[in-house]
Amino acid sequence: MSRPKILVTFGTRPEAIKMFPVVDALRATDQFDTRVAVTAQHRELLDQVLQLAGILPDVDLDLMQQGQSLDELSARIVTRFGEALDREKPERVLVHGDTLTTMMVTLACYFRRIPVGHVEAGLRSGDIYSPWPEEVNRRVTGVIADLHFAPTQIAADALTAETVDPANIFITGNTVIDALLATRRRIAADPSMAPAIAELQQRFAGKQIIAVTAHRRENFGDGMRNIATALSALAARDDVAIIYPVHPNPNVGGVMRAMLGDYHNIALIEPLDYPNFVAMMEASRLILTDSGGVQEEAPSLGKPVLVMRDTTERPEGISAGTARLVATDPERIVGEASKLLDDHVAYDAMSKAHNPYGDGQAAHRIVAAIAQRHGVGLEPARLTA
Ligand SMILES: CC(=O)N[C@@H]1[C@@H](OP(=O)(O)OP(=O)(O)OC[C@H]2O[C@@H](n3ccc(=O)[nH]c3=O)[C@H](O)[C@@H]2O)O[C@H](CO)[C@@H](O)[C@@H]1O
Repeated sequence: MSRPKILVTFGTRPEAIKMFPVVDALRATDQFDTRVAVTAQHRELLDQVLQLAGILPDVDLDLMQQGQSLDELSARIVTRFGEALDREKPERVLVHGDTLTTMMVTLACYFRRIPVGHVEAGLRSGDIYSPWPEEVNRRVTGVIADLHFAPTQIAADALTAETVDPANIFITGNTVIDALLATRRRIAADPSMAPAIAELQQRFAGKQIIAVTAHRRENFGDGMRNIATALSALAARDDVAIIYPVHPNPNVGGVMRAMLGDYHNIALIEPLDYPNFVAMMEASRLILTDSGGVQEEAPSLGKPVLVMRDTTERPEGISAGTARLVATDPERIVGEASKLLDDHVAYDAMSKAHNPYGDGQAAHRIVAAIAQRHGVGLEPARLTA
């Protein structure tokens, strides 16, 4: 029997981090002709992950252009990916999450009646303008996909509420935990993979490290200034050091460098490759972020997360007690962070709370569901890491 051709597709760094475990798990079975197509909606940050994961894309559309509008990018993706589909003729396409790549690739598949599996399906904020345009990207994808890999029960419930057939929904955990645990194992075996963090740990020896990321569009302007105000107040403490890989978007770096550039205990650094980022999270006492992926990763490492957003489509961490929404109010950020730095009981309660995002086996569950749908028998032994 010929092996079904599966085309795994993504375009940005977070998608690549969350999809490389799926590519690995598909290839490990040897039962599929697994191909990878990247739109390269982002370029450099994506390439770092491809290199780490040892993935050489079979199709690289190299679509990123400076100052690309949503219209132009959408049109380029659907047209160019459509051409790639006509050449590749896969039996199935896998997409991830909520980017323009996710939605436009799904549309190109729909126009050709090629079935789509959606990884990280069912995340919803309930507001089509927050996050924008991600909420609609993922909803449209959910209408078309015939396999929905929901990371949690809450995500699965959101899909059934939208009348998705429960037979097509699989609760798998989030593949980001697979990526995180695999990368942590590699760093443990070879610490030279994360040199940037080893240096900073030496420089900040004896201090409690706060790791920070902030890049969401909703926080540009006042939000970023408020975050910088909060960080400067926290840096007034002598027992604290802050490591902050600054996102390349100019709306972020300008404010942060102007307001935080002169503190001896704040390291404003370039974006980190994934191993260094994982090592930074491990080295930190707590994490302040507006990122989606980091909210999911931190609980697996036992690190409390303060989420600098008004809303989140990842409510599981809040309910489980591993994350707390603090928006961008400086008083609230400083108050909650100080409590965690000073009060061990409060810290332990958050740090030891249950991680709701998965056990590192999501990719295998996804592959098992695909195998079942395509009538491919998998030996159980092949489903373990
Ligand atoms: C609405 C929303 O939430 N949408 C999400 C958002 O993604 P996000 O907020 O999770 O994005 P980031 O925070 O940039 O990335 C996170 C990953 O990158 C690693 N990382 C981070 C900084 C660094 O210096 N080095 C790294 O290695 C980090 O560990 C983590 O795994 O946009 C994506 C489309 O772009 C969406 O698909 C995704 O749903």
